[in-house]
Amino acid sequence: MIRLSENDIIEELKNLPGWSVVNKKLHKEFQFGSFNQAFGFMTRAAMEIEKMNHHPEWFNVYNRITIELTTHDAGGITKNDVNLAKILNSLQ
Ligand SMILES: C[C@H](O)[C@H](O)[C@H]1CNC2=NC(N)=NC(=O)C2=N1
Repeated sequence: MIRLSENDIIEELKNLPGWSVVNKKLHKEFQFGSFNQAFGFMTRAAMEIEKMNHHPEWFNVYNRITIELTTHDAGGITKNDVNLAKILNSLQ
């Protein structure tokens, strides 16, 4: 899997509401109505993550989840990260 160029990433971000690049990773902070809703999102996401075999770096505090996406095998952001970000947005 090839790393995306800076320009590619800028283009992709236009269709990834709420996402940005922080420390060379795609980054988004989600906020839900409760812990239950946040964890339900993580559960739904886990099913898709398993299907993709592409895993996030995520941190949950109560009703908030901070998610960072990078492709470890490529050492940077790839199309897999963009695709997972799109899926995560669709699960909100
Ligand atoms: C063998 C390798 O670990 C697998 O192909 C997958 C697992 N999930 C992964 N997730 C992420 N974010 N990056 C990877 O390179 C990656 N590799």
